[in-house]
Amino acid sequence: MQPESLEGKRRQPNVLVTGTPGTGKSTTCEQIAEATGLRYINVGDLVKTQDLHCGWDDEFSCHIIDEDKVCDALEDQMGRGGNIVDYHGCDFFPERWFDLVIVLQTDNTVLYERLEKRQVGYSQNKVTENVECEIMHVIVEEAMDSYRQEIVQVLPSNTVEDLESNVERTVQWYKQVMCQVR
Ligand SMILES: Nc1ncnc2c1ncn2[C@@H]1O[C@H](COP(=O)(O)OP(=O)(O)O)[C@@H](O)[C@H]1O
Repeated sequence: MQPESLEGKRRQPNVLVTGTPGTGKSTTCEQIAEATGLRYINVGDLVKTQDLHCGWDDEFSCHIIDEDKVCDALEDQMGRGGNIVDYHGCDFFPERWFDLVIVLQTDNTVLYERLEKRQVGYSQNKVTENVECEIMHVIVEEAMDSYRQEIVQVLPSNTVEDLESNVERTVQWYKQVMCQVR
């Protein structure tokens, strides 16, 4: 991961962590945020708490995200930099927002077990849908189509060792970027 200069007037980078639900985005983001001081933004939570949705999807038991509202709500904060954003999709954010895009990937069987353990709102449909999404590399392709390849990192997230390594390499990247900005 070679840091590049930051876009616009940002004094700190913005990082996007994406991937199928259950791949470890929030766990990874929380640890990176703690080590770097980046502000953690969980877009799913934001959609709920700030009503950035256009209704409820009965089939998948989730809010239907209003992408324009989410982008409007985050624009100023993202312009200032210093954020780590967590969402299971990535094609509707402005490309200019991010300096690094991490896509977490988890083996099907591991992901299946993780999702089955989820208590709230995880029907069999939803588990199967998400595992299929992972098998088809939906989010990896979305990220590759939406951002410059140089800033996209596809990282395995199967084990605690993977988690530690993903956090460590991102913290190192952040430190390098901050050295260049100063
Ligand atoms: N690399 C990893 N190795 C082992 N367990 C993990 C890893 N990443 C996440 N987990 C565990 O998997 C579950 C789902 O992780 P979570 O961070 O909530 O995923 P997401 O935010 O992508 O939905 C949690 O119980 C978490 O502790």
